[in-house]
This record gives sequence, C-alpha cells and structure tokens, in this order.
Amino acid sequence: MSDALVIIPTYNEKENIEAIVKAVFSQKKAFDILIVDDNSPDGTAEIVKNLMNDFSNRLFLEVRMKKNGLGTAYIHGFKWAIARKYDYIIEMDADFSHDPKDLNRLYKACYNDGADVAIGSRYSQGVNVVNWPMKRVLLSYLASKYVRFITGIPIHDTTAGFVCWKRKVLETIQLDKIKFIGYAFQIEMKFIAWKHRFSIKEVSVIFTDRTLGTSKMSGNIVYEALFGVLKMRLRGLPK
Ligand SMILES: Nc1nc2c(ncn2[C@@H]2O[C@H](COP(=O)(O)OP(=O)(O)O[C@H]3O[C@H](CO)[C@@H](O)[C@H](O)[C@@H]3O)[C@@H](O)[C@H]2O)c(=O)[nH]1
Repeated sequence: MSDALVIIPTYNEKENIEAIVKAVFSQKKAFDILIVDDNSPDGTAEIVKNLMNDFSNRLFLEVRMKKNGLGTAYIHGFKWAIARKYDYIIEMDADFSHDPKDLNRLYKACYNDGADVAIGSRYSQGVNVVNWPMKRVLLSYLASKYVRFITGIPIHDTTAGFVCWKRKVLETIQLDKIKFIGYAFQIEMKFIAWKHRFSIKEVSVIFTDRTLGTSKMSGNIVYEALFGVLKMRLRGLPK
C-alpha cells in the first residue's frame, strides 16, 4: 500500500478514465487511486472494474447510487482513505485539467516541505488557465477574489480541486458537518483548515480545460458558492 491516495470523483468520464488512471500510475512516485463514481450512465465504473484486474491493490472503486455532487463524493472518499490510514490524500479531476505530473509536486510540498495542505493553484502566480472560455476564467478568478474578500483567507485559488491533504487535517475537519455539496465544498474545506491554523501552501500549476467529455458545472453550483460563502463566514468553524 502506498502512503498516498489519489481520489478521483467521476460522473460520465468514459473518455478519460482509463487514460487518467494509467497516467497516475506512470508517475515515479507510486500512488494508489480511489475512483468515486456516481453510477455514471456511460459505464465509467465498468471500465474501472476492468482496469482493477491489471492494478489490483492499487486501484479501488466506490460506486454511489446516484449523482450526488462533487463535495459528497470527496467526503465519501476521504472517509474511505482515513479508515485505511493513508497519510496523504489528494483530490484530482478525471479529465486531465490537472496534470498528473504535478501530483509529485503536491505530495512533496506536504512530505518534504511540511505543508499540511498543498493546493495546486491556478492564481498564485498570475492566471494559469488554458482553454477555458473567458467567461469561465472570470467566474473562477473572481470567485476566489470574492472568497478572499469575504473571509480574509490568504489563499489565491480557493476553489481549486487539485489538493493534497495530510490525514490529520481531514481527521480534524468534521467531515459530516461540511455543508456544501457542490464545488463550493472546495472553499469550505480550505476555510476550515485555515481556521484550524493548518499550514497551507499554494503550488503554482497550469489548469488546462478538458478536451474530452463535458464539465458538470451548473448555475446551482454558482448560487451555492455566492450565498453559501457569506453564511460560512458568519458561521465560522462548525460546532
Ligand atoms: N462522483 C461525482 N463526480 C463528479 C460530480 N460532479 C463532477 N464530478 C467529477 O468531478 C471532476 C470535476 O468536474 P468538472 O465538471 O470537470 O469540473 P470543472 O467544471 O472542470 O471544474 C473545475 O474547476 C472547479 C472550480 O474551479 C473546481 O472546483 C473543480 O474541482 C474543477 O477542478 C470530474 O472528474 C467530474 O467527473 C458528481 O456529482 N459526482
């Protein structure tokens, strides 16, 4: 068993899943992988089951009954990882927006440089986003500015979905009390880690929009983030 687990949530990722699994396993550092699939109608989980024959004890699959949001998929995965005592737990998208080569940099930021949380950050050194429509870049960039303004959190990319967590951080955060189910979950997790005074390091990465499959971003996700952040600021740490 590796000391580090990469969690990849999936919903309809049949075009990407085999390639991303193989790309993670081709890294010098041996990572394990957990796929959390929400019963994708396109058969993503079936592809993973076949791959598990080639990567037994390194590739794992959890299938949930239905599409239930990115945040709850990760929480499911975090609990799975904590139960199995992985020391480093990494969030990553299935669609190559996050370069698998950067996994090593995130891992090292925690393992060698002592960060409790390492964020693959698009906005810590300018704006490093490739091929997203300008509308989406602006939405994401301004969302991070907004969260910084409202909460005071000293992080440039609060909605980043490429993050390495030390297990102790996930054990401290009360995962059952996380309120957001969509992408705003990314903001809430970082906010709580910061409030607990864990050390957070941003590692500059380039985010490249997917070439296969489609984004699951929706208006509800934006709404949840916009108003939820205000509530989160007022609430502070979960009681
Ligand atoms: N299991 C599960 N997986 C999901 C769900 N919704 C999305 N996913 C998976 O989560 C990953 C990210 O989803 P995308 O839909 O590709 O995200 P994006 O629009 O490219 O958004 C990116 O930017 C966001 C905002 O900055 C990030 O918050 C997000 O993590 C991601 O990096 C993909 O692997 C996708 O299949 C869900 O409800 N359930």
